[in-house]
Amino acid sequence: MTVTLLKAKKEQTVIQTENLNFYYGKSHALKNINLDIKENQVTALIGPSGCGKSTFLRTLNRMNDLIPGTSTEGKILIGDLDVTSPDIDAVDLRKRVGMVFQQANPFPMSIYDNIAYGPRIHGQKNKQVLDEIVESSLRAAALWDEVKDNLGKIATGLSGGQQQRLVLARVLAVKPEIILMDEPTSALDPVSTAKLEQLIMELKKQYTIIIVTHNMQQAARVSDETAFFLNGEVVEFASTNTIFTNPKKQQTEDYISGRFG
Ligand SMILES: Nc1ncnc2c1ncn2[C@@H]1O[C@H](COP(=O)(O)OP(=O)(O)OP(=O)(O)O)[C@@H](O)[C@H]1O
Repeated sequence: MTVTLLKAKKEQTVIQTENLNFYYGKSHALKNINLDIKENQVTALIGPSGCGKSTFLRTLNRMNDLIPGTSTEGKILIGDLDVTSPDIDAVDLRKRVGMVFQQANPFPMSIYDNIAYGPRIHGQKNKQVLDEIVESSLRAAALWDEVKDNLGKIATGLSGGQQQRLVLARVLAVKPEIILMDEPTSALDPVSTAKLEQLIMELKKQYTIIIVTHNMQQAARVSDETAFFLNGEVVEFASTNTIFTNPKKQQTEDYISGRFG
């Protein structure tokens, strides 16, 4: 009984897209995307450059709204929240759906203030509570031990790998449900990459993670499910094991075996 319940919980869908289409002006960038993203899993988005991976990621927290001339059709449900609804509070949505980009983008302020920034915006003023959030977020991002004696120092002085973990800590500080990662290790050295991958596998116990990556080994190492995008469509979506060992579509096989892309 307990096992059945646990299994059911593990496979719960948190993000569902229904016939999602997205346009930059007249350019049709996402075509009828129907994906179910499951809770507490890492879902990898792979595919050649320009196939729509980042665009898809940005539809999930409405970051594309910032680009003029774009339009969206279809539905994106996060739990029972309809993300495409015109009434949605984008600030609230981005609190629930945090994002980490390819280039770490710490604010030009102290390490402490970077982490406290989000909670402060959302109304937290209590110094003791902020101290706790800063510590727990930095711990969760595996950065605390490296920076705990230098919280007042400017964050842009950290190494690239540390900055990426700082940005992740900043996302965690506002207690999101979902973390979107757009090629988060592409600017990092192998050691920092390994650290971040380790962290991703740790964080999925508490968060649902979607990662765009060009690195097949990375997708194979960290993700549970993988969606293969091509020309704005999802060609195949299955368990990562299936995608990499027994893909059903020829195009998937050609891509993962390096025949194009
Ligand atoms: N701001 C924009 N305005 C107009 N077209 C865009 C914009 N951003 C992306 N596109 C176009 O949309 C398509 C999908 O781009 P997107 O960046 O989502 O692909 P991607 O798979 O993430 O690529 P990459 O792996 O190179 O990051 C491409 O044809 C791209 O040129």
